Amino acid sequence: MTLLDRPRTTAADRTPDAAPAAIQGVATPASAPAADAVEHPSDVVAFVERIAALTTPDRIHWVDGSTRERHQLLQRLVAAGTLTQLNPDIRPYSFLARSDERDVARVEERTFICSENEDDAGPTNNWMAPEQMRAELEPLFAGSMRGRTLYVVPFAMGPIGSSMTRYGVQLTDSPYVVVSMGTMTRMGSAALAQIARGASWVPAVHSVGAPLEHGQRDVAWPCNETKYIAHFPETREIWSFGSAYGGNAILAKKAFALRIASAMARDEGWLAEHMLLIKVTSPAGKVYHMAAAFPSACGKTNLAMLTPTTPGWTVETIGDDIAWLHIGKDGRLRAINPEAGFFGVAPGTGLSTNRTAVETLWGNTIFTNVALREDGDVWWEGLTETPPARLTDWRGEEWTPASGRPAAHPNSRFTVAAHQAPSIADTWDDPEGVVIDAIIFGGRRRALAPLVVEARDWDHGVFMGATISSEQTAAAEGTVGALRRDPFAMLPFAGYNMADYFAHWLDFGKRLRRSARVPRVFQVNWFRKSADGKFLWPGFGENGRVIEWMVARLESEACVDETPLGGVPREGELNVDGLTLSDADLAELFRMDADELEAEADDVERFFQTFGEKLPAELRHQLSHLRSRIRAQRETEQSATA
Ligand SMILES: Nc1nc2c(ncn2[C@@H]2O[C@H](COP(=O)(O)OP(=O)(O)OP(=O)(O)O)[C@@H](O)[C@H]2O)c(=O)[nH]1
Ligand SMILES: O=C([O-])CC(=O)C(=O)O
Ligand SMILES: [Mn+2]
Repeated sequence: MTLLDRPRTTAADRTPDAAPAAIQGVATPASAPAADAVEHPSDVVAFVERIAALTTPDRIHWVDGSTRERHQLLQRLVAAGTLTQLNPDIRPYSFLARSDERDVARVEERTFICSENEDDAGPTNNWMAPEQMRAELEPLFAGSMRGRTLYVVPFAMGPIGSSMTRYGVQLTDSPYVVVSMGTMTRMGSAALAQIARGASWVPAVHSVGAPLEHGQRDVAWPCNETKYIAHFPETREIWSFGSAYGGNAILAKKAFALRIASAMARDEGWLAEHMLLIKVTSPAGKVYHMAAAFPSACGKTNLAMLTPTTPGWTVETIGDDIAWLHIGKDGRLRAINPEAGFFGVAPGTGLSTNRTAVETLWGNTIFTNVALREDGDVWWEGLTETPPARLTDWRGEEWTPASGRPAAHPNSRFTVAAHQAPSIADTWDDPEGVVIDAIIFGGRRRALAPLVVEARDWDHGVFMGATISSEQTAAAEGTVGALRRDPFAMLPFAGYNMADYFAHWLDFGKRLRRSARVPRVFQVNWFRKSADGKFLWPGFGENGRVIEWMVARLESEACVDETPLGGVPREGELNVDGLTLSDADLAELFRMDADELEAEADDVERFFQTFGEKLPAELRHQLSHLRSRIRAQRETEQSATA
């Protein structure tokens, strides 16, 4: 017998908790208004009853997604000490959460793809057989919600009613997760109504794994030392235990919209990607859409909210983290942002780097693990140039600039509704999606990877995506700065064998070629450093210059010089007017050393070998093309020095 076919028992009673004392401030509508009471579909009821019988919560609460309900949950979280309300005169209706110190990032070591065959999870994922995982999870979930409320959270990923939208129901014992889901997804009655009408849905179960004995006082951030983030791609289920950190617990996001959705997309012929989406308007008034995949904490939210420094250009936000791409009826590549909010990295977000994000966070925002100012507002490294004289740091300890440690956790985050961004495009929730003109891959590399390079064609672009290498960031537990291959920025998020995922992308290109214009593919690197360790490229708003060059390429108004890695802007064609960038630094941003390139090719080869026979032959060809282009460069260099 497994978790999901336990015998049904009677449901716990369904009375909501009593609401504690009022909090200050104005309740701003946070999510869809509550629809009239929606019938509870019998398959969802059966799921809830089964999980309630296993986890034995004290109460069950069906989440409707109303503003009133959100207000009550926030009050409860303040009363429990999980949230602190910020000064409502400065940052209305906003809250600070301080997590347990050991629950601050995604736990990739504890994230599993539980396919029947190990080969279907592939060498880049942790795998466990489904039956074994169920056997591990069952005793952990047994009684795990004792003393708590089980929240039933119906949600839609994508605009309600769109053919691209997919539905899910997350059960969780964390009210912090519920309010986060309320910002990040279309949560509540409207989604449940679609399910009641027959839309299929993905079940997701989440417990912080901290049952309360009778009379036991709760802690501010309940979690468990033991953590599992388990995905069953074949039966399309998610089970998460022990963590309340967003990436591990807001299951609609990485677990559903990437890991499970990538498996759905493989079967149904679309793509679920770790990509931002932007709408670019040129000075001529022409509109383009671009999708960009960068690994976690490598600049997606920043590019999504870009304010170009060059006159006449505008960038509007469609999405900042996840895109679902499909071939539309018109044969064009189209994309939607399945999310409804941003779960963004706080550190580095300031008026000089990302004014749009700062303005988005005016209020109605939940901050996690940032520092608290004496005036009851928040602060993090990079918000202002000079830190306040005194702060309470993310652990709740006194902090001064002399403390010698960051005041905000490097992976501290804000959770805010997408519609609050002044840069949001009016098409951001178009049910048909937007037509994609260009795809961009990128990573964080201090060396080798040039500022921008264009793929020769789709297959070369797939090779670029497959070989992204990036320095690890604080978004996941692990060694920050360690270089690793992060193919398609999906290393932690692919729900199946990465080699099959590469094949799916190659196949997708064939389908696009048959029916439509194939988007161009580019690779960027904002993070190249000089010998003395400084970023060579000013980044942020100046990245608009690279976008401008890409548009010129789309319009065949700019030329490339061929290099082993692809086409780079011909001299003088990247607009650097008004930048304080020396010619030497500009050259360094594009410098390619044959020895370094060869070492890179060797490393790609070792990486490819881990996939064995499954690696698509086309990628092997791409690697040998790369090697011959490196040889050619070496010969040119040698004849130049001879
Ligand atoms: N030097 C430099 N830093 C940047 C640039 N863009 C973003 N960053 C910094 O990189 C960090 C992460 O940026 P985000 O835009 O939040 O990254 P993300 O890809 O959205 O991250 P996830 O939400 O984890 O997926 C922040 O500290 C930014 O300030 C850039 O162009 N140059
Ligand atoms: O999932 C998270 O924790 C945040 C995120 O966007 C990422 O890591 O890419
Ligand atoms: Mn992300």
